[in-house]
Formats: sequence, structure tokens, C-alpha cells
Amino acid sequence: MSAADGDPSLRGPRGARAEPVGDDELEGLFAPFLGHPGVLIAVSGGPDSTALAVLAARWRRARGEGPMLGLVTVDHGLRPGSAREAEAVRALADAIGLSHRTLHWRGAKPTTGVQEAARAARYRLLTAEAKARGSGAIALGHTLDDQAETVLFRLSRGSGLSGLAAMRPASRRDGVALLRPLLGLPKARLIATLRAAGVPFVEDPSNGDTRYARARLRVLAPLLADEGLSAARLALFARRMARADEALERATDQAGARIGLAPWQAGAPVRLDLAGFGELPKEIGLRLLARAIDQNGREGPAELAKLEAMLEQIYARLKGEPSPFRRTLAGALVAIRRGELCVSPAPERRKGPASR
Ligand SMILES: Nc1ncnc2c1ncn2[C@@H]1O[C@H](COP(=O)(O)OP(=O)(O)OP(=O)(O)O)[C@@H](O)[C@H]1O
Repeated sequence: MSAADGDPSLRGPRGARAEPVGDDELEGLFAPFLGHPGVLIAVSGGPDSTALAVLAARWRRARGEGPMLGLVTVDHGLRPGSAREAEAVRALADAIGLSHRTLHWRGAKPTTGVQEAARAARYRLLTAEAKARGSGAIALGHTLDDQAETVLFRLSRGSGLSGLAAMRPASRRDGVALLRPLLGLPKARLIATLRAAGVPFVEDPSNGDTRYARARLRVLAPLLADEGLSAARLALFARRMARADEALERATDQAGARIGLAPWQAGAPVRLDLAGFGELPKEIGLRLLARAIDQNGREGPAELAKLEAMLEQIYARLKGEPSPFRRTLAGALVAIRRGELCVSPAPERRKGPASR
């Protein structure tokens, strides 16, 4: 048995030895890059995004042509070592022949919810940089293990079907494509790839910090895998949810066009035929209501449980409960009048008398 055989980070599910990613896999992984003039590779210096950079550079070199690739690191300025980590990514970029830029999260940092704020700032900085360069796409190093963790995290938070579809291999944010070429690969294979190539990487210390729910779920992962809830199975579950979600979204488009009494326009009130709404399958009605509220509210997406409760109240009116219906949710006003379900921006809340 070699030393590596005993290294748990090199083992895949149920102790199977993880193989480095082979050159014959690269085209399949990176073909989605081809639709873009340039791709910014978001590299924290951790194993996943380091492997992403190494593999993408290998792919690009082998084909001799393709999109411009460049590495970008966001220095959140939250840990003393963060500038050094960004410098290590620059050294990696030099070694693999790609450019590198560090983006800084400046300004005041919140004392609570700092991880969420850092994540939002990171995406803001990355999408702005991609737009400024005309790159069109950002590549992220999420793996199969991250996908599994996202499914478990969302299950634990009561997400519905769309949330359980978890991360998509390709999505959009602020007009920029987000690509996740490694979403089908276990982290153990990426670590094996870096070890085989002799490329160093760092581990984010917050990854093992059990004050965070994701780190606690990571601790549970081997136990769940023993019960059949392996990362691969959870990721397969997410793909099936994504397939169902796409079908339901399309059915929702069609239902909206069919029972809409006014054209669906960004920022415009939504008017739906109430009887037609009542005949829709519940899931489609729920999605239409959510869209109408998203479009008219100012407070972001409404919570699923609140939407479900409102849907039941609308059904009660449809069954003949006579009381008037006028409710606000997530900054939108939902009202029933003269056979119509109307969703419009909620009036500004009146402020009480000024206090001294
Ligand atoms: N500081 C950083 N600089 C550049 N890219 C980063 C940085 N941190 C994370 N990323 C990118 O985001 C990917 C996911 O990182 P990580 O899992 O730590 O973030 P997350 O917050 O859990 O992910 P998400 O932002 O999708 O929720 C990394 O593989 C990398 O591509």
C-alpha cells in the first residue's frame, strides 16, 4: 500500500481511490466555455478552484484556440492571510501562463451575516469585472460534494422543488453567465489531480468551522453516504429536480399567457382571470403567484410557506368565502376584485408621527 492509499482526501465515495482528471475528460468539461469571448476563472486558492484553473489552462493549451482565460481572486479582507492567498493564486497564474487580478471588497463589513455579505460582494465584484472585460462568463469551482451539500442545506431549510434543483451547471447573474464545469466531479478527484501535478493549494479555515451549518453537514456526509445518501445520489436528485423545475416553469409561462388579462411586463401590475387561476394545478398557481409578486414587490422573493398560505386563502375565496381579499406579501399587494386576481406594488407604509 502506498502512502497515498492511506490518505482519506484521495478517496472517493466509500473509500474508492480517486483518480486524477484525465486529458480525455477536458473537452467534455470545458465545451461550455466555447460560447463566450472570455471566461474569468474565480479562484480562491482552495483545491476546487485551483484545480479548475489548472484544468481549464490545460484544456485551452491543448486546443490552441478558444476564449481568453484569466484568473480573478476576491480578497474579502476578512482574514489576516487573505492578501497572501491572493498572491499565491497570482503565482499559480504565472505558472500556468494565465493572467491574474485581485479584486478587493472595500468598505464597512457587517458584524452579523458576514459570510452572506461576503458572498454577495464577491458576486458583485466578479460580475462587474466580467462585464468590464467583455468576458461574458465566470467559471466557479463548485463540485459534486458542494452540490450534495446544497441539497441537504436547502432540504433542512424547507426549500421547494426549485431550490432542491440546487446549483445549475450554467446559469446567469446580472447579465453574465455563471459556469460550473466541475459540478459532476467529486472533490477527491480534484485533490488527486493537484497532487499528481504537484500544485499546492490552501484550505479555507472556515470550511471546518462547525458554527456554520454547511460545515456541520460536511461532518454528516460520510454517515449519510453509508445510508445510501451519497454525494453522487444527492446530485442526481438535484438534476432530476432541475428537469422537473424546467418543465414546470414552461407550463407556468403558458398558463400566464393563457389567463393573463394584461401583458406580463417588468414592473407592471399583473391581472389574472380568477376562475382560470382556480383551475390551474396548485403548483402552477403557486409559481404564477410567486412571479407576479416578484415582479411587483420590492422585497425580493416571497417565502414559499407564505406563498402557500396565501394561495390557500385565494382558494377559499374561490370556493365562495365572501370577505374581500387584499393582502400584502414581499412588498406586493394581492387583491381580488370583479373576477380578477390583481398583483401590484404595495402602497408605501404610512409612517407614524415623528418621534422626538
Ligand atoms: N475569494 C474568492 N475569490 C475568487 N473566487 C472565489 C472566492 N471564494 C470562492 N470563489 C469561487 O466560488 C466557488 C465556490 O466557493 P465556496 O464554496 O467557498 O463559496 P460558497 O459561498 O459556498 O459558494 P456560493 O457562492 O455559490 O454559495 C469557488 O470554487 C471559487 O470558484
